[in-house]
Amino acid sequence: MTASFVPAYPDRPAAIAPVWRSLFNEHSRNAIAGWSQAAFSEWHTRRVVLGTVVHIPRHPDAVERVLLTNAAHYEKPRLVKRVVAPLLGRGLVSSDGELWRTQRKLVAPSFAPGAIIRLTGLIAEAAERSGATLPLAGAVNVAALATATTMRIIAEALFSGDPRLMTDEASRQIEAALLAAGKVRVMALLGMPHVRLTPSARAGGRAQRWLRDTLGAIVRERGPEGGDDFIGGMIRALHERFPADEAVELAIDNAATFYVAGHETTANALAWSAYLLAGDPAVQDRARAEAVAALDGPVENLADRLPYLRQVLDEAMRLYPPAPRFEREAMADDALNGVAIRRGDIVSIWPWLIHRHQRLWDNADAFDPDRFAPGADAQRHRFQYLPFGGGPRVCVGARFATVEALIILAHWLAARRFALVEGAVVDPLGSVTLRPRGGLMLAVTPA
Ligand code: HEM
Repeated sequence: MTASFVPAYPDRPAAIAPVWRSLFNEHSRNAIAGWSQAAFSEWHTRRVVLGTVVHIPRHPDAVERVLLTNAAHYEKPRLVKRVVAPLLGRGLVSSDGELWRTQRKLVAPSFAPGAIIRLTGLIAEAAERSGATLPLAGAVNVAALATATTMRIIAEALFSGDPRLMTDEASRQIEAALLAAGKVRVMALLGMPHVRLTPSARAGGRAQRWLRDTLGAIVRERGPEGGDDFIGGMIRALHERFPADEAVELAIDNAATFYVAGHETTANALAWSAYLLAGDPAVQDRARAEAVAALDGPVENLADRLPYLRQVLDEAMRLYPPAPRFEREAMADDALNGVAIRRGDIVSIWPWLIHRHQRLWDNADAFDPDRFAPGADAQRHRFQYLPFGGGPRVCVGARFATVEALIILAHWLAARRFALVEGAVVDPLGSVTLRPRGGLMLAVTPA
């Protein structure tokens, strides 16, 4: 198939702005804005930002070295940990060393293939309800619908459907907390003090406290026995390994980690997938035919019967990686593709740049699910496509997210036809996650 749909992306100026200017221009509000075309064809950028050296490697060999072969020498940056601490504490995303290993081992069984199969019924029910809420005709904000759906699923799958975690209020607080965290992280990486100067930063601080308090109440109400679900198992296991106060803190840290990381990213993957399907009716028709046939069978392996839709999802996460960048700090001197890395340097991995790199992908900005056709991965470096990261810190929820996104998309496609809304602006906004600014309106009609 020849790819014809080139979906929205920010303008690319002739050159990247000097560091001082990028503190105040559109790049400071939108992490994926302001990159020049050259950033998508060069292999390495080294910038000195107020005394901190920041490397942005794009060569997959360099990425593989940071995330896998020399992963022991790269940790989550201390600055980033400080920034996320008010919300995520020392939970799985923001810990290193022995504490990280203990927590990873503790949660891994809950995300193993067998455990995900047991969740498919619950996911399918929520997906069907979500498809049924789509209007028969008219415009719909698929980003908002995606968030409501994945929020319900994470609350049901991990927290026994605690109603406090399924409200519009919770959704608004998460959006505010993530936007602010994205900005504060940039400031912190640039050596700026951790003060909340702007109204959005102050709203972010309030949102973090709201989320922490809500999850804190849930964890404390349950007591050391925890209860019979994911978060209950986590509480019990932490009490077996840590003193009571620390166990409670770590339980809240992980409740926040899994609540936020467990649905916001998947919601973005869904919204971008729907947008791309709307932009390419032929791909959409093929995916719908597959979905309708697949829905007529057992739910346990429904996702396995959606190989073409999986190609669409993979391509959506290439063009719009829900986590557009993530960082490491070098714990020892190293070299990446011939560039010297000093202890203390920040290495910033950017799926946003790598997934659209001109030397890694043909027609890189165009939507083409055939890139992920069976066998095509043999042509790729395994570290040139990393929506879920890679190496030992690879996303623990990758399978959960993939199965969930496929089931929801199948239900949406079976329920409605999606089209672009003429004149509607689609504006990708990069912060901690990559979301459509102001939502994503699509036109729907009966399937
Ligand atoms: C499409 C959806 C998702 C995307 C694109 C995504 C992306 C990522 C990425 C890139 C990382 C690695 C970050 C790094 O190396 O610094 C990560 C880690 C993580 N993700 Fe996801 N994620 C998704 C869904 C989920 C879900 C559904 C959950 C849980 C239910 C989850 C929980 C986590 C956790 C706990 C980590 C930290 C793992 C560790 O450090 O050991 N994610 N995710």
